[in-house]
Amino acid sequence: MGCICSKGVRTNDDYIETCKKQSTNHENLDSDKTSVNRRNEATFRLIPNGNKNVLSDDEEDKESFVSQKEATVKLLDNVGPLQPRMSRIGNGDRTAKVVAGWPSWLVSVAGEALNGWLPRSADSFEKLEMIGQGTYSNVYRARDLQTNQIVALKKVRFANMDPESVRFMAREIIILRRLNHPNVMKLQGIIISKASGSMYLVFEYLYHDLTGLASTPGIKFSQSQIKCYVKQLLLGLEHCHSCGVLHRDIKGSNLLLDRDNNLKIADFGLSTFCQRKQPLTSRVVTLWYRPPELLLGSTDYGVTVDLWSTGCILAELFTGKPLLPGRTEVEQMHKIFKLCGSPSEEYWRRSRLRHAAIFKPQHQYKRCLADTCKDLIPPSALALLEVLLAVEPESRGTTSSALQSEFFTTRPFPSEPSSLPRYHQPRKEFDIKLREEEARRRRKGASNKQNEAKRFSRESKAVPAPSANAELLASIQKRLGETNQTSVSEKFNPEGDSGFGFRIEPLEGITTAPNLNGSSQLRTQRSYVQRGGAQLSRFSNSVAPNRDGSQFGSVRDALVSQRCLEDGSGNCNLSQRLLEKPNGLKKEDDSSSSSKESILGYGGGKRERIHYSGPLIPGEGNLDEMLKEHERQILLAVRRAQSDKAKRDDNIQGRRASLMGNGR
Ligand SMILES: Nc1ncnc2c1ncn2[C@@H]1O[C@H](COP(=O)(O)OP(=O)(O)OP(=O)(O)O)[C@@H](O)[C@H]1O
Repeated sequence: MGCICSKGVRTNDDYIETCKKQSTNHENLDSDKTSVNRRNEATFRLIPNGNKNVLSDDEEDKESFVSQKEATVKLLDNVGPLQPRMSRIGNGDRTAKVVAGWPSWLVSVAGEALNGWLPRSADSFEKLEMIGQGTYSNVYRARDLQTNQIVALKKVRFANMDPESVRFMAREIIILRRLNHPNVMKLQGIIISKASGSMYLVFEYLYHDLTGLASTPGIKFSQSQIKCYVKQLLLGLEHCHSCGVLHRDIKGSNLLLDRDNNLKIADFGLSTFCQRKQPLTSRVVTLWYRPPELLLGSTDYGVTVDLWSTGCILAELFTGKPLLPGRTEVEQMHKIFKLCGSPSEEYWRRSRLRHAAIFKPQHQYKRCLADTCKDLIPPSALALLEVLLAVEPESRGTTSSALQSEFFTTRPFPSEPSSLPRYHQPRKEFDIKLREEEARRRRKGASNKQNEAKRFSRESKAVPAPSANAELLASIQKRLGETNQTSVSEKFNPEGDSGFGFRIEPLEGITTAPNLNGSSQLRTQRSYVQRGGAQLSRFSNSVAPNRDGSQFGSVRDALVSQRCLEDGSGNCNLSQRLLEKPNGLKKEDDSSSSSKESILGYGGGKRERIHYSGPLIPGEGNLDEMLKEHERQILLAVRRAQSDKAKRDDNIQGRRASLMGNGR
């Protein structure tokens, strides 16, 4: 939900400067939320309180947060609210809120969202377990000790009081409080942990998400059931749009279901108000569900972006697999054109989109959606799909017109949610990821044991006693880590985002040989590994790219997918693991992982990166060739990465063996 600067605490001057800039910056509410690093999340642990386990956070987190908070409150008081538009509350109001227990920084940025509420205290909840993890939050199942109700607590990450993080968090809260509809997740309250300063959003607890249900073997949706889910999605969106809110991240894992099959739109972390004069960022919506105008760089789009995503979901529910699973933005655009046709000349002319010069094809692509889907999707659904997936946004209609379409008014009618089968086990994308991760760990554990047994059969007999062994291992890790000091993002990222150029981003477990001056450029990825999540469907176990739209993420995903394709397994556990730590958070300072990543080499002796400087075929607009080249480069990179990894593994094993020899 927010962005965290991983490079430590800013100075006060920096902070004031940033705040001042932001209060005048036109894009300030909508700047690219994914562009900022995030820091390690404090671990959640239990502390006893009588017989109950109540919420608590890590001590370290507490300290840093409290000092940051104090600093920020002062600064906010100096420079005024970050979002004056959002915090038009009188001083009396403000004081009353602070007296009521709300932190003054929160009153400053999200005053209106607190109206009529008192902060809940952390010790009135019993934490049960973690049920979800997003880029900006950890989500826990918990019991409200006052009502005995089971709730979901979303612990918001906005560490270091980074102003961007605070603004995004504020925006999500403000939007959530403005919305009130049975098909929109309701914010029930906010917990402020006095001890740690942490903040939790309280929601009703929901059992399933659409991706989780759809990818459960044995669950097959009937047509009435699909109608029921899509209708609820459209009703929820209709409400959002009527309140001037764009969701901007509609996808299966953000559509939660209660046990009675009531669907609720969740995760408003990327949502925004649509009637703004300021330009909006185009780097939103998870790639597979992202409409063409955003890929083309539009900054004045509207509610129709959510309708495109809805179309993708509608098709996915019928076919059982993602409709447009592009691995990169280029590929995504191409998939869209091939299926939905390319826009008219008139559209290109009038829309004047930023990336039109790169993506405008030389010839018009003909639309073949109906032909492609006619055997999988019934006619009335296809008619609605044709509208929702119109390549020109003006032709997508509205949520209300979609709700009046034949799809909902003809037999079989949408089921009543409560008449649908009840699914007992919670089924979420997160649960699937956990299961897959567990299976992967088991497989990896088994193969590691075999390898270790082979390689260290002699050494293992002579290992020291446990404590000494631990020291030895730490020292090995430290010594291995000493060569891994340079952050690739700092060292090789001087030119920033250059149009459609992209670099292959470091992959965990894939590294390069040392660079020309002999030092390894190995470092845990962090700043540019951002948001992502595995998208699972019944037939496809593939990977969804980051929704931040960064080329880094996209290409990383491409590589990962490619690896899955190459090993012929179609199994993307590695990729899911990569995407599970998309924040680069958890292992940021883990020296054992720090040697895992680097930037891949590309020709010319500079082995540290592949720089697909772009556009790949600039100006010519030959998308086919661009894609071919693009595909070739991805394959090359994957092969090189694999061979580099093999070399490096051998190297490390050799070094470890010699260090263990020395340690004895
Ligand atoms: N009310 C809820 N009940 C049950 N599970 C929930 C609830 N809210 C969120 N979750 C789970 O937690 C996950 C993360 O929540 P959410 O998407 O709101 O956080 P985020 O940090 O914005 O994540 P993302 O990076 O996916 O956008 C969800 O995918 C979902 O599985």
